[in-house]
Amino acid sequence: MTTTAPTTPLPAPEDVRRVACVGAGVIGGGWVAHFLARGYDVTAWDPAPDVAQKLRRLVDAAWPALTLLGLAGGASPDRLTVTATLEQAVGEAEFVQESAPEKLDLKRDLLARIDAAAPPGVVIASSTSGYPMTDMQTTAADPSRLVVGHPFNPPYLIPLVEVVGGERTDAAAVAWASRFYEVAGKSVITMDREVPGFIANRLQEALWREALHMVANGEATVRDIDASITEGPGLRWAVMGPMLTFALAGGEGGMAHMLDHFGPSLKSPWTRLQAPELDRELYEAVVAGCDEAADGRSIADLVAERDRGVIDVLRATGRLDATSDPKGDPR
Ligand SMILES: NC(=O)C1=CN([C@@H]2O[C@H](COP(=O)(O)OP(=O)(O)OC[C@H]3O[C@@H](n4cnc5c(N)ncnc54)[C@H](O)[C@@H]3O)[C@@H](O)[C@H]2O)C=CC1
Ligand SMILES: C[N+](C)(C)CC(=O)CC(=O)[O-]
Repeated sequence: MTTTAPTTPLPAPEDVRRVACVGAGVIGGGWVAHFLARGYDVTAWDPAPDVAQKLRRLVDAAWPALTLLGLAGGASPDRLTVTATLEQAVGEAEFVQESAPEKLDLKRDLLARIDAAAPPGVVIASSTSGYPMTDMQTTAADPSRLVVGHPFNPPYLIPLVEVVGGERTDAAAVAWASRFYEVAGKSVITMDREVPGFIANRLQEALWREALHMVANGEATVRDIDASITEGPGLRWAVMGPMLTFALAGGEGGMAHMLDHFGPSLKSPWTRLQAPELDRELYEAVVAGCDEAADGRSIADLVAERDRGVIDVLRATGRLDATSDPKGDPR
């Protein structure tokens, strides 16, 4: 990362009022809902023809959960403007969140277009779930303001955002983005270097890979896999991460005893960390298993159920206040 000062002063993160969201699918739409609930004016652009209706449906579906979380003063779905062009969406933005499909060439071109159209100095973040910014910022005229701001689905409920720059990102843009997300009610991990998969996806993908191996080998059903987490470690992970959770497994001796006792099992042949072949058979087994586990509930039913559950967990673990309007700011 470079450390040269940006040529144009950035607006203070606390002063941002207008945010642009480029790409309005599951994640871009979730960002739109989050920023609206925090009281921002939001402009959005997506090349899909029915984007305004799609976004309205998504925001309406999220609004009950967001109301339970606590809306910022003045927050309203009516502060969303869907624009006809990308340039209109970002032309007056004070922060841009890009959430277009995960295709490297598309991200490169799109970030360069956003960079050409956004006001100088404004930070532009990509929601990418895995591309290093170094690989995406190759064609932008001003790569120094491009950062990764990796959210979790749905961005309006899951607090975490992982922030990291690329080789040509200015360190000031990374710091600015981290502060901005905090002001906007997110819980931020700022990374000082590019790590494959960032932090959380690297961990999630290891679990996901193992799950797919077990389905492929008939060792566990999709239901078994989900129950093994929701009825087991997942309950603890909402309270403490995997490290502190295991430290408690060492009793009074803490992590040191845990490592002495169970450390050798690290070498047990339990994992198959190479990715399984995602052939048609595995694909169909996973999709059919999920349909069966949904047990007649539609995706909309499941989204509402998940949202209620996540809010209950946030409330039960005392984190509701931390994610809703921490400073009593109008946002
Ligand atoms: N779905 C997930 O769980 C998560 C996804 N992400 C990341 O968020 C980004 C978006 O993913 P999703 O929302 O899941 O995808 P999606 O497929 O739901 O939405 C993508 C949207 O981008 C639009 N689009 C297509 N071409 C475009 C272009 N040239 N410019 C702007 N928009 C364009 C599409 O019309 C669509 O509405 C990806 O980078 C993905 O890796 C990050 C965290 C979680
Ligand atoms: C599946 N995924 C890699 C797109 C997931 C994420 O990036 C984060 C999340 O929401 O779990």
